[in-house]
Amino acid sequence: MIDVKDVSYQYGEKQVLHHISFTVHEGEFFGILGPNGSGKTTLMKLLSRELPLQQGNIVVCGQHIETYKPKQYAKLIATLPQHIDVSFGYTVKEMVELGRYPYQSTFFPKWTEEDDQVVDEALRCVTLAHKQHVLLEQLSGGERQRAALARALAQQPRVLLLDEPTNHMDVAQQFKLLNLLKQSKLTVVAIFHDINIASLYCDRLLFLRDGKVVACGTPRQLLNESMIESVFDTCMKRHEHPVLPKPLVTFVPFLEQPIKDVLWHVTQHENMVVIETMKPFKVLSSALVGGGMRWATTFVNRHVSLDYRCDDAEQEMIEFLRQQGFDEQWTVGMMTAVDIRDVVFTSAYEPVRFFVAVTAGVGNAVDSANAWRRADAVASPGTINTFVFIDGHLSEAAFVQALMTVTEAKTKALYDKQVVDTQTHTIATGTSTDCTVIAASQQGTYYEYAGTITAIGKQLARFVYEATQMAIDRYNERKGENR
Ligand SMILES: Nc1ncnc2c1ncn2[C@@H]1O[C@H](COP(=O)(O)OP(=O)(O)OP(=O)(O)O)[C@@H](O)[C@H]1O
Repeated sequence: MIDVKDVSYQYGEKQVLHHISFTVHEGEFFGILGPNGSGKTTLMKLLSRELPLQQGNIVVCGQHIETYKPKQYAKLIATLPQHIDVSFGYTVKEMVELGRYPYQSTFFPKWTEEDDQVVDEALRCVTLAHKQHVLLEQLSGGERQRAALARALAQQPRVLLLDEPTNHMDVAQQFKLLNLLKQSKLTVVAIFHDINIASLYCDRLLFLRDGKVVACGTPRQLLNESMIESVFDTCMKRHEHPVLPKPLVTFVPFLEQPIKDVLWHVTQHENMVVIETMKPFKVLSSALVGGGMRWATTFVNRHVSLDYRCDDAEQEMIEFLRQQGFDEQWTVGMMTAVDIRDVVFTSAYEPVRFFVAVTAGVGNAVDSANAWRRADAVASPGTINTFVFIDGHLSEAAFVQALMTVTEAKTKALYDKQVVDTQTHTIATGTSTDCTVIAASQQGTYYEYAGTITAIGKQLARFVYEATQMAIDRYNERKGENR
């Protein structure tokens, strides 16, 4: 649709674009990003013919852009500029009607029903139909932006050139506009400053810096930390969108000073063990409250009776946490029927400072390999809750590996203690409701891996294995006492 080849541009003596080449395909949503002054607007003005070509070639729909007559080109390409000039005395509708000028004959201009329909549709698209008779100078910045976009849509172009299209718009309007553009069949070339919006909506991105192309590719190819740093001189962290397969980036505005002294504090109550950290820890867990990946400062292992039953255990647990004065937004909470006195704590300093807490009820031990043979009903409650706190910086992969390492160590402890699944009569691998928490301070040494053969994995496995065995012994002893 658009083929830019070896385009350079200079304002007077000042060279602002250097040998730019790229292609935009039909129907593509193409984003142009780069720091201030990198030449994005100049490039856009060359595409819209607001500036004349000095060097290089731009071909649109197979034809060199300078060969199009103005009206012909206006039917092909419409522009939403960075700064919208407001002509005083014009209403919104009159501004949008200007978009129909390429369709008017120069000598016998005739306004048709179709023109009316197109203008109404454009106003509806930008949700400004209700303000069509309002004077432009009486609109807010975002509304003016939408009116200018309606004018561009009224041109019925095949290509839309947008210079920061969501400038001045509130969040709802931004998404409404971008969703509309995304669903249209139009080819869109848009300048964005918001990298995440560009990632969500653009098929491909062009990165400019100092008037040169740094890279061109899909958001997944380009949005990595080193690329962002090389284009914007800014340190950003990449992460994944929670719902869509799209990469996102976020600033790390400041780095906290590492805490070297007491990092966690344990309080053992009759009905719960509470571990509080002196700073938020990044957590991966299968906990009832706060499960998944999150940051937390409070970790609660609450005792409930053997006959605890609740339709909405999560909500009931949240109520419990609130009653105890905990903020559930910062809390990871789980339950156990095990006597809280039987919790096992261990800690070590090598290769990194870490701390382990385990409660192990194995009344409902399950052999995962044979679980399919079991009846659905849970015979009796039983849960192994494992907390691991690490004073280190774990990569996301290391979190997952630590979880695997801890799970394998727990399973080996069950094996060596000959814990049996009472329904299948085979050795159990866990219980049906086990919870594991991997929490890391994200300060100090960086661990890319935490598998069983890494220095950190070896120690985690060893201490979790020993603590789990000890917790099973305590559970069995108390069961014996209570008989
Ligand atoms: N009319 C002009 N005359 C002289 N220099 C100009 C003119 N317009 C822009 N420039 C210069 O050209 C360079 C590129 O400007 P341009 O507006 O294309 O950058 P940009 O990437 O769109 O910036 P921003 O993100 O700030 O909008 C800048 O150094 C700017 O000062």
